[in-house]
Amino acid sequence: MTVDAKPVAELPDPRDYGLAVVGEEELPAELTSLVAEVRSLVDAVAHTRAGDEELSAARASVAEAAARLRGGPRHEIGTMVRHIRDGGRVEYGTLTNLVAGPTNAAAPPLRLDTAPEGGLRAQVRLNGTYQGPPGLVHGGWLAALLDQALGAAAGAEGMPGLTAHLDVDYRRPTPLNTPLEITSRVTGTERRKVFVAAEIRHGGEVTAEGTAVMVRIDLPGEEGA
Ligand SMILES: CCCCCCCC(=O)SCCNC(=O)CCNC(=O)[C@H](O)C(C)(C)COP(=O)(O)OP(=O)(O)OC[C@H]1O[C@@H](n2cnc3c(N)ncnc32)[C@H](O)[C@@H]1OP(=O)(O)O
Repeated sequence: MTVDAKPVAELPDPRDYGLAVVGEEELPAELTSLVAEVRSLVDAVAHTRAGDEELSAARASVAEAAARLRGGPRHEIGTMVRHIRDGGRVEYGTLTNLVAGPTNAAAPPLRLDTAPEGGLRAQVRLNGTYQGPPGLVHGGWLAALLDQALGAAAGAEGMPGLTAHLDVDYRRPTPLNTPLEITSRVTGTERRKVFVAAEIRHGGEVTAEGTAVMVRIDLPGEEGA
């Protein structure tokens, strides 16, 4: 495949696009531990065996906590978070990204590191709140995980972009509450198109795999190049 896209030596800085950026290390530990607690709360609510009185008391506590937390957002929608990954690799994502956002309690969250064999690799375990068919991960979530891993693979090669086309094949059922491995890599480039591939494995067997065409974002000053 032609390799004529232009990987950039350094990732473009989102501030050059008018986006706010916060370093992951700048997020207060009190906030990230609250997010972890809410993740655990969502799971507890989904599977609780508490009786009516306990449920009412818990509802009141949650309502009180929500009232305490409301108010203007700390960071505007669109704020990017800068992660420093292994080996110093810089990765940007949205702060509340549904799959990987550190302040989004609905995110698993997915953390992709550089794989020794090239590309990216992550381990994730999805609890019962990610359920689709009985005991199995929802197919839409598997697509979301693949999409994130595919986009991050392009970003890791200095070619961040938007998903233009995503293909997903579900090969085997993907179980809940067990370690899953996610891998992704760039397979080729052509003009602004970045071709990427990713897999989700359980026990070494591929349960879902995806390919995508990412369209690389224009860098400032090279629109239409
Ligand atoms: C760490 C961060 C990880 C983030 C992971 C999450 C990724 C996401 O979920 S992104 C969100 C979902 N995607 C979107 O919202 C994108 C919506 N689509 C768009 O904005 C536009 O269609 C966009 C930007 C993809 C392409 O538009 P534009 O910049 O005008 O490009 P355009 O000139 O039409 O096409 C560029 C090339 O891509 C190709 N292309 C465009 N669309 C497609 C498509 N759907 N399928 C295949 N190829 C396509 C074109 O044919 C063209 O190829 P060539 O160089 O051979 O002529």
